[in-house]
Amino acid sequence: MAEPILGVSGLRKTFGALKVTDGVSLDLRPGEIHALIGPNGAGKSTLIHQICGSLAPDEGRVFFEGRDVTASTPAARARAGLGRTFQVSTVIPEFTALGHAMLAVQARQGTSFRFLRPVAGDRSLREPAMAALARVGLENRAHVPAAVLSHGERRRLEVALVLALGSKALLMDEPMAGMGSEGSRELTALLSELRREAPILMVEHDMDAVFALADRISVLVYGRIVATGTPDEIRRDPVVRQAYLGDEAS
Ligand SMILES: Nc1ncnc2c1ncn2[C@@H]1O[C@H](COP(=O)(O)OP(=O)(O)OP(=O)(O)O)[C@@H](O)[C@H]1O
Repeated sequence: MAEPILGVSGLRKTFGALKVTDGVSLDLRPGEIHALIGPNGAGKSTLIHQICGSLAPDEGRVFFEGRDVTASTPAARARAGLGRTFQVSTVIPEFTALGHAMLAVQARQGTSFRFLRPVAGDRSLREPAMAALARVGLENRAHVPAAVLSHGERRRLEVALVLALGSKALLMDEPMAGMGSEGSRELTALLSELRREAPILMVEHDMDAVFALADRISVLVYGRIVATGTPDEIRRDPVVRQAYLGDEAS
């Protein structure tokens, strides 16, 4: 079996008396979508924050490409290739899709002095930026400001940005949130293809998307992983059915 690209070992985090992450170990393997599911308040987002580095665990380690990154900043993890999607709508609404993607390429190239000269005509930025937009089907929307893009298009732009940043693995917190059925279908198809380039660890409440997309599912309940397995294994797991899925599993 291929070495995991991302690994979490014995992670613990408490907020006061609350054990939000209670000895979590999991991994992400090349080519897979690993979905993390669980009831509200189970600690899914807190776990993602610890993996991307915005929150320090009390105990445990995070490994990326075999390297211990537990003490690395989120920026250092992103530079190493651990990408996280973020809300484009909170960036620059007037900025075009292409502008966002060019900035991401520039960040990847680490040449901030380029700000001193016009970037718009710079082919070394424009070509990879356009390629990232084409990868998510937004090449025809390159010159549209982010504010004008639909919700689904903004989600796809987020994916283009992590690709333009050179991410080798993606962390996604509820990518399907707020999407209509059409947008969900498009994003499901995109993520399904994307896993070959960059495996995805995804927190998601949309069970249709999870069971359609995931190669493996881990179920988090009260900060502990109670089961990890294929969608079929998780559907049949009596502990999971009792703790979480209920009738949704049938
Ligand atoms: N900074 C914090 N300080 C104190 N408690 C926190 C903090 N962040 C999260 N919590 C608590 O930790 C628990 C887990 O929260 P978290 O957001 O990780 O759960 P979740 O599984 O992502 O939930 P949801 O599915 O509702 O998004 C919750 O009880 C939450 O109130």
